Amino acid sequence: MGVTEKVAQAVGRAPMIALLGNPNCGKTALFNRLTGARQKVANYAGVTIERKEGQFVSPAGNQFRVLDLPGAYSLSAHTPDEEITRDVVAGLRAGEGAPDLVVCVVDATNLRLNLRLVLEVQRLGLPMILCLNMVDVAKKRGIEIDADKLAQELRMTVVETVAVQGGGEKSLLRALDELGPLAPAAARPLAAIDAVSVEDTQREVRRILAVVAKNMHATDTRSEKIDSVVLHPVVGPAILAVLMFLIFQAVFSWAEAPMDMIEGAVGAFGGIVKEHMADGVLRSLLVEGIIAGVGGVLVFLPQILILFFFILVLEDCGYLPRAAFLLDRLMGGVGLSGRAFIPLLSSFACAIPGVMAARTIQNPRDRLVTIMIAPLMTCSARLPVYALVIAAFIPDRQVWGLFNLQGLVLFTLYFAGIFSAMGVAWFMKRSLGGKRKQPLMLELPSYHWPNLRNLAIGLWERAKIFLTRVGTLILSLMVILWALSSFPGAPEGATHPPIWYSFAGMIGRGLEFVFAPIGFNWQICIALVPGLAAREVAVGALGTVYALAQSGDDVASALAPMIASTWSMATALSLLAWYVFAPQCIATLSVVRRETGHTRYALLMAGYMFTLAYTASFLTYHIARLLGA
Ligand SMILES: Nc1nc2c(ncn2[C@@H]2O[C@H](COP(=O)(O)OP(=O)(O)OP(=O)(O)O)[C@@H](O)[C@H]2O)c(=O)[nH]1
Ligand SMILES: [Mg+2]
Repeated sequence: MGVTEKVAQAVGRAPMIALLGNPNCGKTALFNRLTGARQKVANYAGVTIERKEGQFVSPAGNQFRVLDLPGAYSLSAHTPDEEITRDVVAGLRAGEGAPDLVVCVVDATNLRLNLRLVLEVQRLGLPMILCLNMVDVAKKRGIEIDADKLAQELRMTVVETVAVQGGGEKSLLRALDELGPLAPAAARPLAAIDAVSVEDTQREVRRILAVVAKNMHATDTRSEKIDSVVLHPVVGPAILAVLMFLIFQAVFSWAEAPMDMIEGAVGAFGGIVKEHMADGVLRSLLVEGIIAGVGGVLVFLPQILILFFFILVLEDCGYLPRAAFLLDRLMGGVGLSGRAFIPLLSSFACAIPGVMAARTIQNPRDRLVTIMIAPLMTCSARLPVYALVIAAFIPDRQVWGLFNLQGLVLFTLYFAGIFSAMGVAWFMKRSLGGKRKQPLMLELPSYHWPNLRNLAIGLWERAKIFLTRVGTLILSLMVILWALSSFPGAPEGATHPPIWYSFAGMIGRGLEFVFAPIGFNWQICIALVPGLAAREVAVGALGTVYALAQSGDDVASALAPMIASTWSMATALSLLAWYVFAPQCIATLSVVRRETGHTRYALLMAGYMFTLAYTASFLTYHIARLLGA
């Protein structure tokens, strides 16, 4: 037996710990600290929506497996993510028993709410440890909790932790080592939870608090002060708008220097390869296929990272639920709940986590509508397409001495997506009918400074996702596209560049028939096809198509000036409009199918987005032409 197999076997027998608790109490931060994992941690409820498993070895050398779970207010689940938690803890998951130990994580600054869940879980009869987390914040605020008394009252081990500090998990590790071997446990049936009424549980919580805690009501005055401005009915929305606006400005202005650097490096690399390799198929694959294609996408890394820098800061400081609160009325106007805000915001990264985050929405109709409009939020894969076309067609100048015109156009495109989403939601809500809007129940967490380590990890993870995508999916698509664009080659006496006669050229020219009315030429049509697999590939594909379409031995010049000289402004605007709606990428459609459980919703989504995209591009193209663009 190899070493890895032995370890795997030992891990297989290791006791399973489940981290359970209310949303936003620090379970994932603790999970990461224990296991060294890098699961997402952020300051709002509903960050974790899946069961994640990890493992670690305690200082005494004991092996443990550990589960991070979605937060839950109670075990009588109301949302799909809470169901996951309930099923795991109650041992209802297929092929999986109840955990050997439940570590109930509670937010020490919000014990009143958190203890209810603790009492509920206790009734399942599983071995338990209570982890009093965020004691740093509680102490600062003057909240005093007597951990020993709490342990006596609850008849379980209570430890204090600070999940965001190095070593903040030590007391938990110590307690785990002191436990001794855990007997195999079976959870009592869930019905045991309902044996005690909610009122009795509340009474018990009050009784315990009176014994163990002092100054429980110490409020977070700093957050209250900030909120009096941030949630102000007039000032609040203004701050939100300015914030969003500044972000898009920064995406353009800050990214310029690093983008130039990457572009320069890619160009130089292409030049070197071209110089040192004999002309032929391999050189064409490297220069026109891989360097022009993949390099064309790589250039957008800085812009993506800048966008995520802001999103991560806002996520970690606790602003997001406030934004949801501010937008609740606006979203309520179209029948969406403020709860949809966070799934929709996640969709700016990619629609897939957004669609999945809709699990935190209780009402099935609200959830469906949120899923259906999630892809209208501009995902980061569309940013390269926007950025390319904007850089080529929109002059880089100041408007009213204040705004950068390119940033302004980008801002408009993002908003076009948001407004259309609201329109579609309104329409769907009307056709689906259903109950009137439910009040938004959303916890507003305390503000805190973003954790720099988290921020760095978050950005690094983003960069890794992007680079992996570029190095795998995009690279392989580019190679396929290059092959399709290079063969079978031009016939004798050809008047067009060889790509025109290639398989890709044939596809492009075939599709041009459909897309000519919205101003797309055959080169764009070719790029649309691999764009279905990953939208940013459209940019790489244009890079390859134009590099191959160049005549003679010209060194492939940068893509932006090339399209600027060959497309009309109307075509450029039409392509931007197309990508506001960009008929779904295939990965998103399959997640929609999985999350809704129906193929028809995926088809409906593809259909409605295609219709919207075509209509928007048609109108944009023809209006722009009328205006002389
Ligand atoms: N000051 C302080 N902040 C903490 C502590 N533990 C977690 N946090 C912060 O609290 C927020 C929530 O942490 P998460 O680990 O995402 O919480 P969670 O319980 O996994 O939340 P859900 O997945 O939404 O249920 C983050 O902003 C953390 O940085 C702690 O002990 N002290
Ligand atoms: Mg979590």
